[in-house]
Amino acid sequence: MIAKVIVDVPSRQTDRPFDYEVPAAFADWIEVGSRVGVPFGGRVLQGFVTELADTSDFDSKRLKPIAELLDHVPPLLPDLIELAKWMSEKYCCSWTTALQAMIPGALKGKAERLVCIQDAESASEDLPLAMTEWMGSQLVKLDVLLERFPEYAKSVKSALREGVLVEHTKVRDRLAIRKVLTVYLPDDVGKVRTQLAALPARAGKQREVLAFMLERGEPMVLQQLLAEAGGSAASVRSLAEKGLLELREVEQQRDPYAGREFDRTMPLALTEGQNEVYDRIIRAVDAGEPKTMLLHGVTGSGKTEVYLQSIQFCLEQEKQAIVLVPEISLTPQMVERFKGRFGDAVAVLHSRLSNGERYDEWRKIRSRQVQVAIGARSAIFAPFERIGLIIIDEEHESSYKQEESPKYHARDVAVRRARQHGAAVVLGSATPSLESFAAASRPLTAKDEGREPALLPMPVRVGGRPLPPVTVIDMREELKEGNRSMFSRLLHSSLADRLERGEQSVLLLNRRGYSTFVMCRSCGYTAACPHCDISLTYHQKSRALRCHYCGHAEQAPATCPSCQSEHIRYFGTGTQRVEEELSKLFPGIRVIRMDVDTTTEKNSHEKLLKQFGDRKADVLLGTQMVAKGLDFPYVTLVGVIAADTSLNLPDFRAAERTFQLLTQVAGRAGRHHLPGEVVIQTYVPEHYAVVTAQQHDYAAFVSEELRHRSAMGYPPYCRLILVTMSHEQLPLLSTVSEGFASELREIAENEGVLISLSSGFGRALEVLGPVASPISRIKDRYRFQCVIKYRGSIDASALVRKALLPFTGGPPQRLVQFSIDVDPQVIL
Ligand SMILES: Nc1ncnc2c1ncn2[C@@H]1O[C@H](COP(=O)(O)OP(=O)(O)OP(=O)(O)O)[C@@H](O)[C@H]1O
Ligand SMILES: [Zn+2]
Repeated sequence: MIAKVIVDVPSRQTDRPFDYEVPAAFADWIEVGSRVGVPFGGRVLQGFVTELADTSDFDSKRLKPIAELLDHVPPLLPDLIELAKWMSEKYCCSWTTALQAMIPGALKGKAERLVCIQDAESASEDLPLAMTEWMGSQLVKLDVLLERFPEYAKSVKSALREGVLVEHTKVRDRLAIRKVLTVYLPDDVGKVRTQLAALPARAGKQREVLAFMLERGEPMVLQQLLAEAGGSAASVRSLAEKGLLELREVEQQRDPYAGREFDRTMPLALTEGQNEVYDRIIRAVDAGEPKTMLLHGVTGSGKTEVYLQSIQFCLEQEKQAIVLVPEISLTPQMVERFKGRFGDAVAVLHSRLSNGERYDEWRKIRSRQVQVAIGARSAIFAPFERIGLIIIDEEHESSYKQEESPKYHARDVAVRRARQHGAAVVLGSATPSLESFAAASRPLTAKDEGREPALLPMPVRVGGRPLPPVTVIDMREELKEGNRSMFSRLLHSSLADRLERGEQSVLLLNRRGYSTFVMCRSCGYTAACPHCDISLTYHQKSRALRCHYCGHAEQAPATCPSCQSEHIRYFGTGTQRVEEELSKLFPGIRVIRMDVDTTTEKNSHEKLLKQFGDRKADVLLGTQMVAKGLDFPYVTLVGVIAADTSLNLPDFRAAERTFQLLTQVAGRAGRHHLPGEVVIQTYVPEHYAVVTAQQHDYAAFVSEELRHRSAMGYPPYCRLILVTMSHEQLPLLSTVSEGFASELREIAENEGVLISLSSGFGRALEVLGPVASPISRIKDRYRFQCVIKYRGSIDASALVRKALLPFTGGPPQRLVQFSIDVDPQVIL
């Protein structure tokens, strides 16, 4: 039997399956999706089996055999192997890069170099005694050896060359399954009881332990037994020797939510609006045909309850469900709602889990212990075999797009995966992305049926509660009337009101675009990175200046390096300043600050929200983190300190992001019995993103925004691919990027699609550039970019891949690096 294997070498030349012989010993175990170690270029590397075949196109006598089988249950399934192939084509990455994105970190095997002493006699001459004694006849990791004897690195190298030391390569398997010794009672408990009485008096400890176990009546982890019953490991061992207890190694799953009680909840009686939407979702799940729906429900309309009951239906059909939420929403509130309804049937995947915890949650999915997976972006790859429903909450969030390769968008991957499984996809949001909304509102033609998402509106809040009234304050007017504070008079008095009434407030500082840089007031000097074309960011905690692109760090200067003036100012994160100001204005006010500085520790985010939920604070002050998904009954005031900091960014989605943020944060107020109120401070009160957010008018925002997008030729009127090229030498970069652009134009021309987008309708593709990237240098490499705009049924990724061919290969030191971003979120 022949296995086709994708080897973990992410280069374009090796991006195809290689044939290997399947040794008889593995024949019964190897499947499509198996992880194997295979010899490749003199080493053993990790790979995934993509296909099994009887014959090879190559000389089968010369095929090498698979060296190792790394797991007995294949970590990937055939549908995921195929999905990865699709991703590699769509996002122009290698197949293995896409596969690696699908498995938990614990399974990412790196080839490991092991050495052992081959020739003891020469070893004693060439290598220090301490080293040969330490190694003995063992296989030792090369890097461990070098770490221990760094001063002998040279001798080790020559010993390797001379065959005194020999090298073995093995795929490192970090399979971190945790096993613990567990104490069991034997089957015949009656016998144990009689023997307990017969134990001699001096075996007092053993008696206590045994009595404890009998009373408890169920297995216990040894450590825990010793802690609770007293006694020593020795006493347990001798009981085990007498056959009165049994000791076994048992796998212990690391459950990040262990010991936490989740109150079970019952389905709520759905409102009429919820019911209509629910009906349409379950009909799609029932039909088992792929269908995408856009659930456009205002804040507080009860989308989560619709998700929960739809999943319930899905589980009753013996199918599984995936729920994607933005990383930041994986707060206890969301997890509680799902664990509360489905208990142990839920696995939770997010980036704050340790590698081991995440691996165990993932295996619960793979081993069919759970039927629901809730997680951030990468949970879309949950290895379920029969998916009935995929939900993407807050579908407009940019965090669904991965910024590193593979640069996939979880929404598009979800739609593709649903097609493989015949599953329904529900995109939920109070502020849908323009792409999804435009697609869902297009009039359907027969051809589109089942392809375009259907629109499911929920325009009212649960219980008919009103959306909170929003007041927009023009901060220019405040200044004119002599108010220099960062709080308008209205926000100030509203905060005072809440304090008096014991209600809570949420304050948002829109940090996107909020400067955290250093500037000299005398000469205008700003601190810039010496390797990148970007200003350095000031970090208050370490008083250091850092570059976010290359990591360069330097001490913050006390005087201006350019003019020696002392009027140098640091503009910090802002939230700290707001907090100080609050304490000044309202002595004794209890503020919880939530920003990057206060949420670095594990679970800190949760803890802060719990404190706030328990009403141990008056104000929750924070960045974007406070805007999403929170549902606290005593929040009756939401204040936005500065609405427009994100409006001026050079990003065609700036208005959309601002509208979404304002609408989402406004939606935190008055969600329960107490009515809410929102105050937005801004310098551009007339901007349509602010005006329409004030009126809770999504439709008005969309129609205005669509006019701009249409005029400027941006999505959803076209799609984009951003190609960034970089090299240390400017002339070479310039030549190569020109070459690439004309190659691509020629290919498009031959396909008959090189047509200006402004010319009417139908298929069209334009190649803009190359031009210098907005950040024109990173890590001493110059950067140029091309933007490809296209519309209609064009496989633009395929054209880009084709145009890249002449530019891959060749001497590596001359290579211009290409980075392809399909459907980019930002064009930087
Ligand atoms: N049918 C129902 N009957 C009574 N209460 C409900 C019902 N459905 C939802 N709720 C409650 O209404 C509140 C708002 O619901 P939920 O948090 O799901 O809103 P949402 O649509 O997700 O809003 P957002 O987009 O702001 O997160 C919750 O406290 C929820 O428990
Ligand atoms: Zn830098």
